[in-house]
Amino acid sequence: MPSAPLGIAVVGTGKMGADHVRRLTSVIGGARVAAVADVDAERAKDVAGPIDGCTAHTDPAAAMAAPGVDAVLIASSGPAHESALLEAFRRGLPVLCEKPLTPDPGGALRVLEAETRLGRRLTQVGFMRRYDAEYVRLKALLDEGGLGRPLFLHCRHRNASSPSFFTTEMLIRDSVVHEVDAARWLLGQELTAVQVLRPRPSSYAPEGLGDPQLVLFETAGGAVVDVEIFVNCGFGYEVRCEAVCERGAASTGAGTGPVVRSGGRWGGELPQDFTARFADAYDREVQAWVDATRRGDVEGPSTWDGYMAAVVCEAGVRAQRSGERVPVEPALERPGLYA
Ligand SMILES: NC(=O)c1ccc[n+]([C@@H]2O[C@H](COP(=O)([O-])OP(=O)(O)OC[C@H]3O[C@@H](n4cnc5c(N)ncnc54)[C@H](O)[C@@H]3O)[C@@H](O)[C@H]2O)c1
Ligand SMILES: O[C@H]1[C@H](O)[C@@H](O)[C@H](O)[C@@H](O)[C@H]1O
Repeated sequence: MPSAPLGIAVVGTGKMGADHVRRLTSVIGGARVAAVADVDAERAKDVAGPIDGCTAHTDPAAAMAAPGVDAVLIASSGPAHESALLEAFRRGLPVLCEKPLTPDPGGALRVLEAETRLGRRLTQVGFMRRYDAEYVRLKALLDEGGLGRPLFLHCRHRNASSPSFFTTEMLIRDSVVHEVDAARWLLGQELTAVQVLRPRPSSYAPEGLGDPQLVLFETAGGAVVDVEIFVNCGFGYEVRCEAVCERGAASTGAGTGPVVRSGGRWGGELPQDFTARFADAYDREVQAWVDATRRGDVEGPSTWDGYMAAVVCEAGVRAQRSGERVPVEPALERPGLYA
């Protein structure tokens, strides 16, 4: 492994980007933030200011061209990912791209085609559930086979509240996209069809937001995946997954914090957002990316995984609108680069 730290350009310095900058500078090893970019110049300056030698830009391409940049972490809003990814590819820079790869399958396909033309993988997609300790153990249990063939994955994905720009489509493209990737990875199967059930929206959901929903996926191996997505549950951030198999069941996300007894009651605490619930997973994800990049490797969720997630979510949005069962139809087979 080279001794010099990996110089990183961070594109997008909002909630996630700023958290990744903190992680790169003070939690994980082997990396330094060489440049940041955000269309909001003040935000970029605020984040770059305290970091020695870090330059601030409004144009992602300028940040990628800054001295000492070896790799790119993209944490801008989803619709801005495609152009940043294509710019990184033009420069031959390895990328960690926050989920979703792109919100739409058209953009994801253009990214896939560009990487395939390069003939080598440059991208790891930020599906951090694959780095969460409990998800990793669940995956190992399913792979060992002792529980038998998986029949169901029951998933719950709850956010305390949704940001003001959140739309009904985003329940699928921005939130359920995590379960789409986690289910494909845990089961080692493609998702083949989707239906969406929509109860009368919660009266605490913002006007016009169809929240919550129940999303049902069929898989190529005959399992069924159900996801309760509820982005204004009010009480905290909760992500759970239970695999029910022929000989047993296993689950993640029960919460293992201290149980407090006081004043005649007992209970624990719920994290309020993803930065708390998945802090360790993000640390492991980013450290794994930095280590692999310094070795000249690319690992983890690939552009193909990002593309398939976008295709499944597109079917999900069509199912959301029509109330029908919608088949998942990728435009191509998995290219050899992602075998
Ligand atoms: N893995 C996870 O659990 C997780 C959690 C939250 C967000 N995310 C993802 O991280 C990304 C950022 O989300 P966030 O919550 O930080 O959003 P945010 O709105 O807080 O930050 C996004 C930032 O990107 C900037 N931006 C927008 N377009 C840009 C462009 N063309 N060039 C440069 N900067 C641009 C915005 O000004 C903003 O500062 C999204 O892709 C989101 O889906 C992932
Ligand atoms: O962008 C965020 C993020 O991906 C979180 O992990 C998820 O719980 C939210 O629903 C989503 O809006």
